[in-house]
Amino acid sequence: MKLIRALRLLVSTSVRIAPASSIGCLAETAGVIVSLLNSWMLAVLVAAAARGDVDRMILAAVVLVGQIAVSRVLFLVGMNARMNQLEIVGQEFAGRIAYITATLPTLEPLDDPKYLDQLHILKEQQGALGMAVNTLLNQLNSLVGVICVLTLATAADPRMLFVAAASLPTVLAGPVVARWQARTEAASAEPGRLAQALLGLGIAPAHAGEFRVFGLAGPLRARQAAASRAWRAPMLGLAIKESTLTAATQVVFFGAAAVVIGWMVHDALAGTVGIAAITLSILLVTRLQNVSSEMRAIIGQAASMSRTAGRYLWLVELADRLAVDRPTELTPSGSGLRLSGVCYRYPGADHDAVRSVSLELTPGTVLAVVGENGAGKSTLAELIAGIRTPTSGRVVCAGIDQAAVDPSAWRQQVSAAFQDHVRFEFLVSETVGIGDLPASADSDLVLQAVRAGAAEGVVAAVPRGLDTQLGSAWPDGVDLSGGQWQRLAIARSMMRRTPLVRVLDEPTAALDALTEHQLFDRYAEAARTGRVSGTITILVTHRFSTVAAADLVIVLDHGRIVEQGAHDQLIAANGRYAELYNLQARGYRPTTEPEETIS
Ligand SMILES: Nc1ncnc2c1ncn2[C@@H]1O[C@H](COP(=O)(O)OP(=O)(O)OP(=O)(O)O)[C@@H](O)[C@H]1O
Repeated sequence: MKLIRALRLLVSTSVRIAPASSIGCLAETAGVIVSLLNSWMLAVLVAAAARGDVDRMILAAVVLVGQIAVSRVLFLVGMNARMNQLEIVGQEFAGRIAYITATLPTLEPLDDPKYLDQLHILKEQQGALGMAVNTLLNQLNSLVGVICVLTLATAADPRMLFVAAASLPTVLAGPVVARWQARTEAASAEPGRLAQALLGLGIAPAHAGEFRVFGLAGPLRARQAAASRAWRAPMLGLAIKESTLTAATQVVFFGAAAVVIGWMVHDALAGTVGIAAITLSILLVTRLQNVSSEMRAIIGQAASMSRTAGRYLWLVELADRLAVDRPTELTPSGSGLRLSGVCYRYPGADHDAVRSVSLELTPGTVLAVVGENGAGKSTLAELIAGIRTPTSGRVVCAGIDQAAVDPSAWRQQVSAAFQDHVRFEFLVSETVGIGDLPASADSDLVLQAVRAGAAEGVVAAVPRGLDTQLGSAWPDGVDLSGGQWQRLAIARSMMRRTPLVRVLDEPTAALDALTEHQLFDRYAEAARTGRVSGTITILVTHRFSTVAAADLVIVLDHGRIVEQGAHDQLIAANGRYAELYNLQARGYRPTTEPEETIS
């Protein structure tokens, strides 16, 4: 059932996206039929030679050469079509997997090791998805081969059927090996993921500095080698078991073949079997061995294809399950942002990262979120941005309940800049413009966003301004400093001019003091514009100089709001916020140092 579903999906996709190659592959099957007739023609040639029938010998030789030439051409045409098809269909599925992964509605699956293991196997095996038509054709070729060989074998001598029966263990080993392969894939997924991650760590240019300073190349190499060994160990075990099974099946086959051919030679000496029958039988022993091994390999390919297609369908179903059918049209029926008892727990965690957060923000409010590392600030920002789903509680903006609408529609109304922003190596105008795709080609709007993100300096510093290619790995590409990349990420977040909510999660962490100052002014301006349009700004930050300008400050501790109010109120309350603020205002010193030396 699973196999049929997998085949239906893969074959229909292959025929649809590569019709010419799918038909071209059939040439190989025709080549198989022609080449199988070669053995028969060779037997005719030998028999004619034995009789001294020169005319028949010449005819058989000409036909044989013709058959060989035609079968070669057919093989070549079929093989090229097969390779082409494999490439096209493989790329199609690779693209689909990347697209589905990138459009999963929320981030939760990406935190789940089981999901990541499945995805790892799928990516490792995705080549099998391009092999559907190929595998089917191979099955057809083998079937044709089996029928031809059996017909020829029976015609040569009925005892050859015993040899054919002795090839059954070789074929039946196919499903056994397929089960072993499935277990091996599951056992090597996690160490495989680790080995690849460690390999990626060593190669990434971004890690080059720390690797050298801390001398990490050696230890990483050792770890990577250990992970690779753990990854390969189940595969090695599989190879040993498979070879042993293959050897056993070959012993059975060649044992039976030796007995039958010996028996025929005995009869030939007695004059009851002709030379042509013996020649054909000897040739067919190798053929039989080949087709049975091919069938076994094809059973393995079909099983692997079915497993991989099963994983692909699992990914599609997961995406469908997560993409609950909710309205995509948002009709604001109120104003402001309301969070009621919002909790969030990461998959597999034993405690909530955000606990019972309730908040009411009027349109145009600038909210600052502060707290120590791990307090839950980024998680709260991601919940509001709609890239995570609260485990309980509600988020309502402009009267729209986040849980009642399509997540991507919610995110259309939001803009964001994150501390670990992406360095999109596109043209500068695109890197910024993609913050609002429909407006990305409008250079005036892009320039406005650049100004709002205080990134004019970056645009002025690169050779072709907005048309500069970013990333030194590309022709004429330039690289930027960490702060310059961050300014472009902030500009990107300014592309949507009037979102309901703008989330800025520590966007100034890599910036110098002057740029930060400029940015505060722009934020204030954006917030003022926002007040007109109703945009609510959520600013996660560790810098209290920014916080002071916010309308409302919340202090998070272990996921809870422990204090809230305007900056002046919180300072006056002299609680946790005031403590953190004063600490930063003085400049942090270790508590072991005497107080007098601080100022
Ligand atoms: N992907 C994740 N999976 C599991 N737990 C996570 C994940 N990301 C964060 N956490 C946990 O959730 C808690 C809150 O993390 P969060 O990143 O929201 O804190 P934060 O206040 O933004 O910290 P920082 O100031 O260091 O950026 C932490 O205890 C953290 O260990």
